[in-house]
Amino acid sequence: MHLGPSELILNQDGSVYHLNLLPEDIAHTVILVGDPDRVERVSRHFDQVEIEKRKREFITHTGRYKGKRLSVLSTGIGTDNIDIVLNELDALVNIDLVNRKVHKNKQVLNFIRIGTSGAVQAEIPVDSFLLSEYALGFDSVLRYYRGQAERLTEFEDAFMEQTGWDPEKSRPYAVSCSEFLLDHFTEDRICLGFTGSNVGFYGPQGRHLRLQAADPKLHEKLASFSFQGRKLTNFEMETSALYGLSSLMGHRAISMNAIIANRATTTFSKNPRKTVDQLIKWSLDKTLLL
Ligand SMILES: O=P(O)(O)O[C@H]1O[C@H](CO)[C@@H](O)[C@H]1O
Ligand SMILES: O=c1cc[nH]c(=O)[nH]1
Repeated sequence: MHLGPSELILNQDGSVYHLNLLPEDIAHTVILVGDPDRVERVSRHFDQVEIEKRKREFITHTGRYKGKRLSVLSTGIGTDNIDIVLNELDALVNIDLVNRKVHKNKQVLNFIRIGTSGAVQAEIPVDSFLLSEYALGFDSVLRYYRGQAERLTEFEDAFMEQTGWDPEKSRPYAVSCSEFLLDHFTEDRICLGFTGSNVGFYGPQGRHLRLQAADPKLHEKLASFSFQGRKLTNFEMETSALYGLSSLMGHRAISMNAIIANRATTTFSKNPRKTVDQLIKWSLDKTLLL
């Protein structure tokens, strides 16, 4: 199938529309960070940076870390941005951008999210590292695609029932990380979690400054929900779409969270920057053996 100019949108130099990248600009292991300023905090560890490109909030640095070629790219905040980033990164490796045709043989990318997150269970301390084994997406990005993303539908059904979830909000979907990356990244110091990917930082995570909550029990419902011994452990805003779309496209994804807040104990890290930097260094060393 030929992809027309309004579907596969390219810039004048042939790069993909939002990311401003050409196929040769990215490595097969891509570190995804939310904050554009975090890109340099990752790439400062590289032996050298060979590519630096940007457009809007999407900054990419590609280089070598202890000899291994890596890219680091900022997604900005939210699952809607993940839709853009994953489609365009996938296009770079799986679509012939000149002939506008999908390649027969598909390439597999490794995506490693390094982000911040708030824990919702008291036993997960601030400054710890949490690997999202699963994610519950409150966004609806995945629902716009047909396909076989592995879903934990029993968990979804139990969530709807136990919380009495308002059907006017989207129906949450439960997805999992790449098993291959899970094996590779699991270590004693890493807490495994079921991450809630929310559609906002305030109301959707049960935070309220001046506006009142539509459901004053939302946070309590999310934190106390339990199914077959599994509870939601932490909140952030990208992992569900990252896992769902990676699964549909045949890529591998894992989300590593620096826990900077604990909502149950109402604590916040005294030095979130240090915790994120430690997670960056730990994750970079882990990618070496991929
Ligand atoms: O630190 P990052 O990677 O941006 O991740 C978390 O922080 C942002 C909210 O402050 C959201 O993007 C959330 O997912
Ligand atoms: O509480 C938090 C902290 C970081 N990111 C979030 O989305 N929520």
